[in-house]
Amino acid sequence: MKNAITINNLTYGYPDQDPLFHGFDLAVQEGQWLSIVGHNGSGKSTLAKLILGLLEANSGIIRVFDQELTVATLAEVREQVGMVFQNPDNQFVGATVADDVAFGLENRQVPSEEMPAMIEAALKQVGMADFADREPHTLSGGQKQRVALASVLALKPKVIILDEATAMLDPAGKSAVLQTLKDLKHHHQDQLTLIVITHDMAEAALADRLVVINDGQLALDDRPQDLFVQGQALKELGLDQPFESQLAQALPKPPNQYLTKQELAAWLSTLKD
Ligand SMILES: Nc1ncnc2c1ncn2[C@@H]1O[C@H](COP(=O)(O)OP(=O)(O)OP(=O)(O)O)[C@@H](O)[C@H]1O
Repeated sequence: MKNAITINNLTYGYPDQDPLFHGFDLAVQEGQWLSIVGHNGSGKSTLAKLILGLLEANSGIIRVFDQELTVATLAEVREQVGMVFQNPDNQFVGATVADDVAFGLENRQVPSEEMPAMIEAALKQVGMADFADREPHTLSGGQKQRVALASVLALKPKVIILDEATAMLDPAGKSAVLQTLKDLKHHHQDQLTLIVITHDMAEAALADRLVVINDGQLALDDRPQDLFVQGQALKELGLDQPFESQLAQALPKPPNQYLTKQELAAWLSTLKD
């Protein structure tokens, strides 16, 4: 399996600040669902901006598939990587949902007769096809983020980065967005690579692989279920262990692996007093 994103020996610091990344390496396989966690200010958003070429590395190499990110390749690389940001209200440019999805297609000079089918297909993928004529301000936060995702999907990226895309949503909005991500991943399988930056461990649990960034390095890199049982290590990195793991470890006979809420409930019901 090839790498969707390869980062080698990356160094980056904001002007007049200590370097955030110094010799940072990360390879994300094509088709992987990777979650990135880390305490506030650990550099997660900065890393996303570096991958998209919104910031320029001081040194090191970033590759998107086989293409090295440089000023000359920036436009091509950006065609392969889409991004959804945190604030649902900052991502709209169109007067209606359909206009909003059309905007990116217009920028790519897609012929106008091809657009309606592409817009409909993108909105369908996020369960928002019935909302095409709605004004964005009439949507809930979760619906807005799903439209933001549709705008990205319409451009057929191979990699989508979500930077705390559910952080401002209520529980219903959050689960609708996460269900959409699961459906997308199921639909596109190995054709779509997801990089999900989050503070929410339940969200991180959905990934195939979870990395923790600390002090400009990958501090931990494992399957979520293997990382979540490392309560002390997570605490030292300023992160919470998921509630299910905390509860499991507080039991007189803790299970020796991470259990989801449903698995934990089933396991508890088997315990005798
Ligand atoms: N435009 C900027 N100019 C200068 N410093 C910045 C800028 N953006 C971020 N920083 C600093 O760089 C560091 C990393 O910020 P970044 O937003 O990448 O972290 P993060 O891990 O995404 O944080 P959070 O979890 O709070 O979103 C922080 O110390 C932040 O204050």
